[in-house]
Amino acid sequence: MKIEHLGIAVKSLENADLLFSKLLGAEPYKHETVEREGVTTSFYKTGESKIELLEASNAESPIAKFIEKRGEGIHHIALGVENIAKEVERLKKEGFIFISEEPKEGADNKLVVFLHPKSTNGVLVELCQEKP
Ligand SMILES: CC[C@@H](C(=O)O)C(=O)SCCNC(=O)CCNC(=O)[C@H](O)C(C)(C)COP(=O)(O)OP(=O)(O)OC[C@H]1O[C@@H](n2cnc3c(N)ncnc32)[C@H](O)[C@@H]1OP(=O)(O)O
Ligand SMILES: [Co+2]
Repeated sequence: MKIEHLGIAVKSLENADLLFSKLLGAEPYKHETVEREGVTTSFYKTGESKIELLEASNAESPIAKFIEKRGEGIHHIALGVENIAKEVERLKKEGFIFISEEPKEGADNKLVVFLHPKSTNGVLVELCQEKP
């Protein structure tokens, strides 16, 4: 598995874009809103991985709750997998707990599922697979 992206929760995508563009010396290659997840995203290429900036798109968003409780910062780590259904079955057998086992459409042409941070040392882990 490789680290497909790191998700970073930000209050303002506009301000964070200015900062990350300077930091990485490159512009984001994509902005995408995923309303079902309550997020607007901005993606940067960083070698073989990516950085996904996440701004809440509504008050109920996991990003709004996260920032309220913990402030801005690293929100999740996303692991790229070849076959998401197989990985869900494998990890369930290993005792990991999924927030939802059914892969859903994420951003940037991916199917995604999340493991609960309580089963992964307090880190929210996303599995993602390129959409067929
Ligand atoms: C754009 C789509 C996709 C992509 O393609 O890349 C994305 O990345 S979407 C990213 C946003 N979506 C999600 O985060 C979905 C998965 N998350 C959830 O379902 C929830 O956020 C949660 C993890 C189940 C927590 O929800 P809930 O229990 O309702 O929230 P609380 O605020 O009450 O938190 C409970 C507990 O969990 C801790 N927590 C919350 N978020 C995280 C996190 N990102 N990392 C680590 N821990 C987290 C929170 O602090 C609470 O802990 P305690 O206070 O100790 O109980
Ligand atoms: Co993500």
